[in-house]
Amino acid sequence: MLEFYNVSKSFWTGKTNKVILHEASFRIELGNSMGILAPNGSGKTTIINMMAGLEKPDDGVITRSCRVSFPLGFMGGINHRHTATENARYIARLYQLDPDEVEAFCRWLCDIGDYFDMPVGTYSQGMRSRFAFALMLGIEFDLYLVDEGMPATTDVKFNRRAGAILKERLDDATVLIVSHQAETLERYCNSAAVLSGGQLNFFDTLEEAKAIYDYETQS
Ligand SMILES: Nc1ncnc2c1ncn2[C@@H]1O[C@H](COP(=O)(O)OP(=O)(O)OP(=O)(O)O)[C@@H](O)[C@H]1O
Repeated sequence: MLEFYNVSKSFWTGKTNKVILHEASFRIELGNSMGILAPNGSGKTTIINMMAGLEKPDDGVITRSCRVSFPLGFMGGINHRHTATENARYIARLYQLDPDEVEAFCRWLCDIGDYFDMPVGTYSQGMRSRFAFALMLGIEFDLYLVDEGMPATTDVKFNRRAGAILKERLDDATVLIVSHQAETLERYCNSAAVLSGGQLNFFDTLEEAKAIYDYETQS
């Protein structure tokens, strides 16, 4: 379970105070994959970063009683001067996993050939996204955090493979996806919350959440 208790977060923009969350309390239960719908610029990445522990709230408490992933596509833990092989093996050791297994899995999923043994700094944006996503799937978590769905890669084969693995993982794990569009959530989530006025309002079905979100964003 992941719990937010009275969490507040805002940013001073130089002119106004941009409120992301205001005294928000909610729980993400394992076994219930869900989405968060929020318009661009409203705080999706900030919320998911707080869930992952990458960003601190201004006030309130965030409790994690399960293995929470880093967000999909997060490059912060990847050293660009090192090869994908070195990065994969290093991260595997940090999580006390078998480096051979994690390396082999990432190498297979990324499918970037000899580049896997070249520094990550030499990769294209798409190759980096694929490596970051492969790394996240190479480590077992209870709760996977996904920012805006699949990584920004045009590689259809990779997207199909990675999507299938994520779907398979959901037999044992839970996924939380933040997006500005309901379509992104449809494949993985049955329910969703809508970010509105610094609060997350939870709905039992994706359809209900979508109806409220469409109403709020179009009015
Ligand atoms: N460190 C920061 N300092 C000041 N303002 C910030 C900071 N981080 C984020 N913001 C602002 O907070 C708001 C929410 O940012 P965030 O990236 O969480 O939104 P988002 O919904 O993920 O955006 P997008 O959909 O465009 O990726 C934005 O207006 C952003 O400019």
